[in-house]
Amino acid sequence: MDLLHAQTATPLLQVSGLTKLYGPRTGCRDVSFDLYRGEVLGIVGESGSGKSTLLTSLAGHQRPDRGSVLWQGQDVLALPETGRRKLMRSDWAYVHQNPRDGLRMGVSAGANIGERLMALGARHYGEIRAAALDWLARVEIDAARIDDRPSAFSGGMQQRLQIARNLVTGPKLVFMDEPTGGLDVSVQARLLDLLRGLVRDLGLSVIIVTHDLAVARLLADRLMVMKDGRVVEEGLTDQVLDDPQHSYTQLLVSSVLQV
Ligand SMILES: Nc1ncnc2c1ncn2[C@@H]1O[C@H](COP(=O)(O)OP(=O)(O)OP(=O)(O)O)[C@@H](O)[C@H]1O
Repeated sequence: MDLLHAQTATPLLQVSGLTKLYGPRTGCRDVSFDLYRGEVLGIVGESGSGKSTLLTSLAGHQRPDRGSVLWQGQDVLALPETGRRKLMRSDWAYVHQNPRDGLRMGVSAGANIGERLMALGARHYGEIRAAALDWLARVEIDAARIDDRPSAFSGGMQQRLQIARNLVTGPKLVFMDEPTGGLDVSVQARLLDLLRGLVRDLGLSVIIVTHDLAVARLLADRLMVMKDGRVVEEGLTDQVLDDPQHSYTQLLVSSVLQV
C-alpha cells in the first residue's frame, strides 16, 4: 500500500508508551508508533539498544511494565493467555533468528507446515499436505524434501521452512527477529529476495528487528532507530538512511559506509 493512502486508513497496530524494565536496567522505554496494513517497519540500533526487548514485548513473549498495544482496536495486553496464543496462531506470526526456535526439529518439513493449519482446525489430510507442498514451492524447497526433518536441511532452507510454517495460516502481521542473521551473505541475499516477494504478494504488515542497515534498506518502508531503549529517530527508510537527523543515526550510517 502506498504510504499516503496508508496514513488515512485505520492502523492495524497502535502502540503507546511501551516500557519494559529489567530491575534497574532499561529494556525499552516509552515506545509509541502506529503500523498500517501492508507496511514494513524496521527497528534498528546497535547491540543492547532494546530491539529484541521491544519485539518480544510487542509479540507478548514477555509482559511490558507500562504502555498499551492495540490490535485492530483490541487491547492485546488485556487478553487472557488463551486469547494471546490464538492471536499468535492466526493473525500474528513470529519468525525467530534461529530457525531451531521456530521449528519442530523432530518432525518432517510437511508436518512443520501442517501443524499450524491443524492448530486452527484443519483436519483433512489431503488438503493439509497440498497446502504444505504449495508452501514448500513458494519458499523454494523441493517437494521431494517434504518428509525430511529440518535437521537435514541447510541453515537457509531451515529459515525458509520457518517462514512457510508461519505464513501458511495467512497472518496479517509478522514479527521478524534478525531473520537473515547467522546466514552466509549469498544465502542472505536469496532469503531477502524471497521475503520481499512474499511481503509484497501477500500484503503483509511486518515488524522486523535488524542490526543490518542493508537489510533494513531492502525490506522496510519505515525505520525506528533505537538507542538505550528509546526511539531516537523515525521516518521513511530512505530519509533516515540518506539524511539522518540524530547524531546516533549519523554514526550508525557512517560506520556502515566505512566498512
Ligand atoms: N532478560 C534480561 N534480563 C536483564 N536485562 C536484560 C534482559 N534482556 C535484555 N536485557 C537488557 O536490556 C537492554 C536491551 O537489550 P536487548 O536485548 O533488547 O537489545 P538488542 O538491541 O536486541 O540487542 P542485540 O542486538 O544484541 O540482541 C540491554 O541493556 C540488555 O542488557
